[in-house]
Amino acid sequence: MYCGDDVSSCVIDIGSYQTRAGIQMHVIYIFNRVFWRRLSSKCDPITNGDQDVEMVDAEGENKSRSSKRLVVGSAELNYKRDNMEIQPLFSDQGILNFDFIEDILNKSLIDNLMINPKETPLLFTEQALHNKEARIKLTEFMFEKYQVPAIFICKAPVLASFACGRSTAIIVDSGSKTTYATPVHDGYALQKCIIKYDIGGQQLTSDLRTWLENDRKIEVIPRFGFKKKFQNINGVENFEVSRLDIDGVHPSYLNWAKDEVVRELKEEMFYVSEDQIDDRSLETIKGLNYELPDGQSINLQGERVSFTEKMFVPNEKLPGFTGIQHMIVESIGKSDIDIRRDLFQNVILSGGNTLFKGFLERLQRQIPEISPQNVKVKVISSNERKFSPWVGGSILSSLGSFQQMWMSRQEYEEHGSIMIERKCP
Ligand SMILES: Nc1ncnc2c1ncn2[C@@H]1O[C@H](COP(=O)(O)OP(=O)(O)OP(=O)(O)O)[C@@H](O)[C@H]1O
Repeated sequence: MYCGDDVSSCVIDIGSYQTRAGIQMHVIYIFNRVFWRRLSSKCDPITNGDQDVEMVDAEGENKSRSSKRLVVGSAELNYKRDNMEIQPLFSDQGILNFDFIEDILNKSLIDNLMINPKETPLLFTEQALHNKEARIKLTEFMFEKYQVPAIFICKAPVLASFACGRSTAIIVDSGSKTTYATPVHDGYALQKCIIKYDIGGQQLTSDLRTWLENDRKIEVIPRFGFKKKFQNINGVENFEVSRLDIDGVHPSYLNWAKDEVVRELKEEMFYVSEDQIDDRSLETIKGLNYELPDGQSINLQGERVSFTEKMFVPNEKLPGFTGIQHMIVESIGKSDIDIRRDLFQNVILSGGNTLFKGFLERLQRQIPEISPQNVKVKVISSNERKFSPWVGGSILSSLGSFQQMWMSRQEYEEHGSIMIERKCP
């Protein structure tokens, strides 16, 4: 048992788009994906002091020394550097890449939050679907590498339900890459009832970018790809835009930077229609102009709802997917009959992709249409839903009654990493 009530714990919520780390309710440090930079052979002032890292090829063989440096953090991403390559933190199968974890934790915990991991209990969020191998690996890594005094690993939907003050609820978590419907009962995520599809905010961003480039023939120019100069010619004020050389920029970084321009457009202009849309309703949508960072102007009308509509209708690219509202009803249908009524009354939204205006209203309208009669449906959301697993973790770890639940270093030494399965079900 770990009884370190006098020490602040740290909550870490690693996401595929953003990671959030913070000490109890006070400090939160958010950072975006990791990326590394291939160093040039010539001396480069920025790279002084960099360490070589060992690289392993795709098959895990042929270890070689190569000049690469891993840099982490949202701020770093805004500096264009030649040959800088962006690496996703998770594989396509959703497995965390441990090669990057150490640098991420060093940057977030030690450099930014200035905490000493040897003295700070750490609470990690994990995805809804139980992955024994991943949590054992994380446990070993934290105790061996960082010598942490205690850790706890908790499913993100359980924490999201705590953040809303519920212990029984169905959590609809739609983030960057995936959308989950997870019933939580008495603080446990019901594994057999979880429904997951690979649809999320990144898919919408990619679809929008394809449409802009192919259908509208708009070239998406990253922020580092142009220079804007204010000018006043005969009293007419405007900006002169000139293109900058982007040779040497790694394709992954270019792709990320273009996606960022499109993501901002998406978040500002898109919303979810309250009803299913058809050609006639599209004509009633208010057209709006949007100015891209380089000054190109684009008028959007029906597109403002037609892209988000993909989350509520069948999708040929996702076999079996018929809409998020169906995921919720199907997931509740798999749960015990005694708790279904409670779940229908506690549909909780979580994740950045649920922040579109109208998202809650659409579910509130459509779930009853496909639910058993006489059942009351209530969709709940909080303003912090982008961070709700982090907020829930923060609440949980600050409770006095929780302190006996940590898996301590002593327990790790006595029973090994498998103990995490008993301590954190
Ligand atoms: N205000 C907003 N309106 C619409 N979408 C938004 C808004 N804010 C963030 N998003 C979208 O939410 C997504 C990121 O969500 P979130 O931060 O929950 O992801 P994550 O937890 O890192 O990813 P994952 O859950 O896949 O691991 C992005 O696609 C982003 O565009």
